[in-house]
Amino acid sequence: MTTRRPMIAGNWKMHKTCPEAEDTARALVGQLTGKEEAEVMIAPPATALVPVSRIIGDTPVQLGAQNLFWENQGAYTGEVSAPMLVSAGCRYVIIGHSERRQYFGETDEGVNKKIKAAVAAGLVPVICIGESETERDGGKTFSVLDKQMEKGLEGLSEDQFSQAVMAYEPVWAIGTGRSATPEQAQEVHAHVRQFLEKRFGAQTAGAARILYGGSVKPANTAELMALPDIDGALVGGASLKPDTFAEIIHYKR
Ligand SMILES: O=C(CO)COP(=O)(O)O
Repeated sequence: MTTRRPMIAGNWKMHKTCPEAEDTARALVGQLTGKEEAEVMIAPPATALVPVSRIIGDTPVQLGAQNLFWENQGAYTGEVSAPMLVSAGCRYVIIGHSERRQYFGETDEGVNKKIKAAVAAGLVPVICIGESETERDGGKTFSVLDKQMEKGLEGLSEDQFSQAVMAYEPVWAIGTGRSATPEQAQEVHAHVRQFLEKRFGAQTAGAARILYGGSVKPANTAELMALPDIDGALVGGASLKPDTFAEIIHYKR
């Protein structure tokens, strides 16, 4: 049986100026012992990546970006490429977040190109999938997720996928205070892992980390993390305060 190191990731979304981000990162580092069971990642806004990377330097906190564009360089005003993120100190990049799909027209095809660009540059993609409330109510959860995975992961070899992290974020649970129940989350995570097994084989699927995201807070982390196919959390609102995020990281205490 594969052991998967849990991961607790903070998606700061469009929050924090550079000084605020530096203060938050410094305070978070101050709360960690270095012996955390979970790998810790924070994804500040693009402007704060470099200053935050200087603060988290050799600490156990890893740096992630919230998006990228799939070309390495060129006339793409406003965009940031995978090699640029690497040069800013990133190891991870969140791809296909539902807010990007909803507000910025991100498609499964774009997600696919972004994943390939991330992997080619040596970044680890955190690939987000999730159904809306209407889709869940209509009994379409699995078909929606399957389509997002089929198109998003199209053409990726087992080797290319091997480091990737999946994140299941039901849209109806994001920022609503209404997290998925442990049963709902486990059911979907097991389904995602089965999909990965069919696509990439048992070993890769067994090693893949699948994070849950959507109203994760200190009070519900332990019960979610106890489930067999939940390997971590992608935390939005509750990652903005270092004390609260540290409580989530230390969910076992
Ligand atoms: O979208 C999320 C993380 O990427 C979840 O956000 P909340 O934790 O604020 O619900």
